Amino acid sequence: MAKKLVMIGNGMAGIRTIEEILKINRNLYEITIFGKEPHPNYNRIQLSTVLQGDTTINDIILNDLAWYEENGIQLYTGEEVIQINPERKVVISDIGRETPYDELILATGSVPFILPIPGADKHGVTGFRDIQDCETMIETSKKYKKAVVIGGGLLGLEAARGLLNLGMEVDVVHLLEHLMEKQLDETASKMLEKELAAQGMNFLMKTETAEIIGSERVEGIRFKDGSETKADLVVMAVGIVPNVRLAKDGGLYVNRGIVVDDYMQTSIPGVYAVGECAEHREITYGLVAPLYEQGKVLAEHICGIPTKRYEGSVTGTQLKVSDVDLYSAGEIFEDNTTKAVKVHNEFDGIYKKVLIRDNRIVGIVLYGNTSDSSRLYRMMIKQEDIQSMTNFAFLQAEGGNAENNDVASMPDDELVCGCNGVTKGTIVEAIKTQGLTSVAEVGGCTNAGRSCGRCKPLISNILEYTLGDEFDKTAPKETLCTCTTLSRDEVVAEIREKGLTNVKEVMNVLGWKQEEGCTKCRPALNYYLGMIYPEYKDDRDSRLVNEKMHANIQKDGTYTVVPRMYGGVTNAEDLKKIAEVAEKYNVPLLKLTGGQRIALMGIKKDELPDIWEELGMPSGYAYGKTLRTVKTCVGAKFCRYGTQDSMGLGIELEKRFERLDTPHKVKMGVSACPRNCAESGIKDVGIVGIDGGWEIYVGGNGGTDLKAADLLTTVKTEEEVYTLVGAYLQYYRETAAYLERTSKWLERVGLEHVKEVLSDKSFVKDLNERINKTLERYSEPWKDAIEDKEIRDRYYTTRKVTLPIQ
Ligand SMILES: Cc1cc2nc3c(=O)[nH]c(=O)nc-3n(C[C@H](O)[C@H](O)[C@H](O)COP(=O)(O)OP(=O)(O)OC[C@H]3O[C@@H](n4cnc5c(N)ncnc54)[C@H](O)[C@@H]3O)c2cc1C
Ligand SMILES: NC(=O)c1ccc[n+]([C@@H]2O[C@H](COP(=O)([O-])OP(=O)(O)OC[C@H]3O[C@@H](n4cnc5c(N)ncnc54)[C@H](O)[C@@H]3O)[C@@H](O)[C@H]2O)c1
Ligand code: SF4
Ligand code: FES
Repeated sequence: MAKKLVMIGNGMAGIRTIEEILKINRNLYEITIFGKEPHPNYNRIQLSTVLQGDTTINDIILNDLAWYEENGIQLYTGEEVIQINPERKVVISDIGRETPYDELILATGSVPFILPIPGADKHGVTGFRDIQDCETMIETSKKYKKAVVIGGGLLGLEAARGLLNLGMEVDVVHLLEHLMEKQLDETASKMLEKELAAQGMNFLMKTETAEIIGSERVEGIRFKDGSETKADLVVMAVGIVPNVRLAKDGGLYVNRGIVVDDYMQTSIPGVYAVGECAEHREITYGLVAPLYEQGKVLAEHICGIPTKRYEGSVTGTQLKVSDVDLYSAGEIFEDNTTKAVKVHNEFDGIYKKVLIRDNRIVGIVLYGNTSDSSRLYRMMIKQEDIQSMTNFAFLQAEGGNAENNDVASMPDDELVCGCNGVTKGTIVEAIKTQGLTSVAEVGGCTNAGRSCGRCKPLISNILEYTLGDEFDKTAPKETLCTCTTLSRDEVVAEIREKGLTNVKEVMNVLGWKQEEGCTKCRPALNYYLGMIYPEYKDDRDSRLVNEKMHANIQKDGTYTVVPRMYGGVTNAEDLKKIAEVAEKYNVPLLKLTGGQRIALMGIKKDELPDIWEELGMPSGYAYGKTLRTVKTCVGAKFCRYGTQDSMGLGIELEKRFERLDTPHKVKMGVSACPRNCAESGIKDVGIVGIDGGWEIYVGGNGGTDLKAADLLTTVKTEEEVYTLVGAYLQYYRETAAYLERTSKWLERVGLEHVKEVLSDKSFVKDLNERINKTLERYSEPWKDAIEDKEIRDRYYTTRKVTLPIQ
């Protein structure tokens, strides 16, 4: 039986360690992860970029919930472990969940250091560490004007740049004379200050904060010298403290961090620590590169394969602020044992300093042009003897520009991605052997570029250099995902041509780079196979997690159940059943949805089949890439304006097309007159009653990409509506890319083109035949889960014993 591995902390270092473990052996451990934050693993580094408005929270998710599900990992988000008991080998969470382990990894990261001064607990005072802090700052900027960032280090300056972008006035309060004093010498620091002041930051240097003033909310800051500044928001960025309380209480040996040996083992056998919370040879790290190195060693160690010891890291830093190019690694200040080689081009704003001791590089500070950084860093790490080199050879005043020539002259062992420790040689090898053609594919294969993203332009140059004419920067081929070099159309054509019939076979025959595929290609392949073969047997495990479970997974790991109410019409009997189930199972929330039905929210996985059985209603597929709802108005039956039976038509449409797999979700609306109470104008398919017939609208979208639907045609009878909607849906199924909404698809293929296709009566007939044949293959999924014990055990039974303590 697999051993139980529990990890506390769902952050960057912890999850990288799990990724490394899965790479070595997917079956060695039954893995449980606790994360205090209510999110799956995300790229914390990119919070600065989110704050600066260059990306969104959604874009920085590194591993979504489906990843955990697919790898059989039990994830508890929004749940804090409050006690570890190494004697009984259990951890206990804040809701009393007791989870046993054979091996335990602490990956609890750090917490922001909050200055212990009066007023630090007022509203409007925040650290900058997680999504919540980031959202607080963004929200505050909508209402308030003046921000003060305390701390002129990496974090403070990135926060300050973000707040400027959000339209706030920003003071940066710094204790010392120079910004980023841990990374920059005086000259570079002054150059940085000048640039940032020109960008709009107001610096209060050599200033010590005494108190935060205001009533409940911060109104200003008072300094030690008695002066004050106004503040609506205060961001404390004065350093971080390893998060060690849990370890300390659990009896582990803790100094500044949790003390570990060269295999990341703590003072208690079977308990490990990795990441910012760990202290190795008296050092705690605050950058991902060393943490990833630790994770690799730990993974190899606990998987029992030979591994090198972790012997510590020399880190390099960059600042993620636009128009600032700086790099620093190793020592920064000269002393009587070092010699410095410097280039200072004041005209172009370039400053470079390399510190040398005993003919070896021991420190690098670059400002204004950092293209020498990887080369110098490699020379420093390898302790190359630089005696024979001229200054010019390792410090070019203009800096090399990272064009192809430089890529060509880069040695294979030169580091390209500092965060992930990936060299040029590794990337070139992956491009050649795996047929990679894009930066994203290189990231998928080697991890390069997956953290701060600074190395992406260089990766792009390496692709160009390696692929020559085959690499087209401006129009990278849209491949299905990084597992293949084939596009959607090529994959579909190959499936048809070679008669491939299941997901595994497609991946094998078409030379997938990752044997198991990924969360992007597996559901897509399952969809394409189902689209091509009407009698296709669905591969449930290839589906996205909500579809696999036939319920929507929510952020706290519970599920939502939405029974079908055809056309938004219900009756007393169904309402009674819903009420009884809600009472019996203490359903925390009943919510009327926008699709005219009732959602039962907050349901535990194990309860799903019983609830479905007791409801006895079909699934509303509120989770699926399929027909979701047909919203209807009351129409001619009750409304005095109604000319048509909208409810009757809507119910019939929903009954005909429910459960059909489509590239993305499809929503319909039927209104019985142009007043459009069912919002038919923003649906994928919207029907509007007019005197003597119906108008059919297509390609509307009421979601993120708001779009009004276009009139496809006008028909006289309901039968014509069914035929045209059937043909339209099937044409969309056959020609759209998986996850392409009808609005985007229609924009791409053109309304006129679709009108022309649907004017061909014999083609419309063929399309209907194919869709009807496909519809025959579906059965009611909730019924299957009730009746089939195997399905119930496999998908709806919590696999481990986790007894709550009393
Ligand atoms: C805005 C910002 C920008 C940054 N930029 C860079 C950069 O450019 N380059 C770079 O190298 N580094 C950067 N860093 C630092 C980098 O993000 C961290 O070094 C890295 O995230 C640390 O990883 P970790 O897994 O040790 O900790 P974290 O990523 O902090 O993960 C720890 C997780 O454990 C959870 N946790 C703690 N205690 C418990 C508990 N008892 N129970 C359950 N869960 C718990 C926490 O909630 C947290 O989610 C940046 C950091 C920030 C905040
Ligand atoms: N680009 C990057 O690599 C990046 C970006 C953001 C964060 N980080 C990491 O996140 C962590 C936190 O960053 P950080 O900048 O908070 O930590 P830090 O320790 O690097 O810098 C804190 C800064 O605050 C100053 N300071 C301390 N007390 C002060 C006071 N009372 N008033 C004014 N200034 C004061 C210090 O002099 C120092 O410059 C670090 O580990 C950092 O490496 C890295
Ligand atoms: S769309 Fe017309 S028929 Fe339907 S409810 Fe509104 S007003 Fe009445
Ligand atoms: S250098 Fe940060 S992701 Fe490559």
